Amino acid sequence: MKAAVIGAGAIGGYLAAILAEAGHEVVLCVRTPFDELRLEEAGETRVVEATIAAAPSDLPKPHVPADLVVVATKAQDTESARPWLEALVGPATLVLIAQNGVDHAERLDGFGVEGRIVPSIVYVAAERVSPGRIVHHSNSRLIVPAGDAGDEIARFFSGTKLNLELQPDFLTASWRKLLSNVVANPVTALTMRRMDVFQDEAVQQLGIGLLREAVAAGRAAGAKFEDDEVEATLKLYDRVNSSSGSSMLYDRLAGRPLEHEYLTGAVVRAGERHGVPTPLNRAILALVGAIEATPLRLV
Ligand SMILES: NC(=O)C1=CN([C@@H]2O[C@H](COP(=O)(O)OP(=O)(O)OC[C@H]3O[C@@H](n4cnc5c(N)ncnc54)[C@H](OP(=O)(O)O)[C@@H]3O)[C@@H](O)[C@H]2O)C=CC1
Ligand SMILES: CC(C)(CO)C(=O)C(=O)O
Repeated sequence: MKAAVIGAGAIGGYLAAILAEAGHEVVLCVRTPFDELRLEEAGETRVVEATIAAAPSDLPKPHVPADLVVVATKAQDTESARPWLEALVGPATLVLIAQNGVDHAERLDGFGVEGRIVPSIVYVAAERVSPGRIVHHSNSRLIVPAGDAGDEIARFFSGTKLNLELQPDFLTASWRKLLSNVVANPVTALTMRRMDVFQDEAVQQLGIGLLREAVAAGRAAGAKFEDDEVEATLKLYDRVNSSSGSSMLYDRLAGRPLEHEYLTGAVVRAGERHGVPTPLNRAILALVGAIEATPLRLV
């Protein structure tokens, strides 16, 4: 099948490698061109078999339209992916959004995309160390809504090491993933520490406060959370390889714009809509928002 990945960064690069290994013809739609995609995993590096396109006019003819299009840019870059989507998507195309946050499909509102849009929750820890060079740290799990489109996505990845889960309650699952991001991402980006920062007791306490607010906002937005959701999220951090960071930390270190409005911002906005106070998340949103998108240096 013909697959296209828009945004060949950490997650796009990792999913592209899996799709290529499953035998699909993969085209990488890139913003910053590179010669080849290299994936490092468990200490070994391999080159991913894929064609690279730097503009929609470079797309190979058989990919227009594609069978599967994966949108793996940061959420704030989704609008800039529109020309790729216009070129790649036909009525039968599946558009898989592999991003964090809770409003995946809405990000394509007004794009006039003809294909079926499938949001996904990504449980993969990966890092783009330079254009075209990805390190996979841990985890290989993707959650999509249960249903016909989800079944089709599962077929694209069948027989691969990606653990593809079909989820009947996607809203709760996406809020659950958001819980992990509203602590790990801003805290690692603000402290410029990897996940080992959560071994610090005071940082854990801050995490608990942020999570309690996010759980209340998520419940008000319809997520059916368990009673131990806060503890379960912190346990997840223990399981993540402490040498990995977060996508927001990598962006801060590289001086790229941050995704906070789609993560912490989603909690604060849900709180506002439902009358749930979120003072700690508001404070974090203000602090992360004040970080300028410039390569790191002390000012
Ligand atoms: N990294 C991780 O471990 C995890 C990330 N996520 C989520 O996955 C999503 C992707 O994150 P991640 O892979 O880390 O991000 P990266 O920054 O590593 O990769 C994003 C890629 O998108 C490219 N891009 C941006 N705009 C365009 C465009 N218009 N056309 C083509 N390419 C474009 C960027 O290009 P350029 O090189 O020019 O910047 C970059 O290569 C985010 O929502 C993130 O929160 C979820 C779970 C874990
Ligand atoms: C931190 C992690 C791996 C999971 O919480 C993530 O989703 C991200 O880096 O954006």
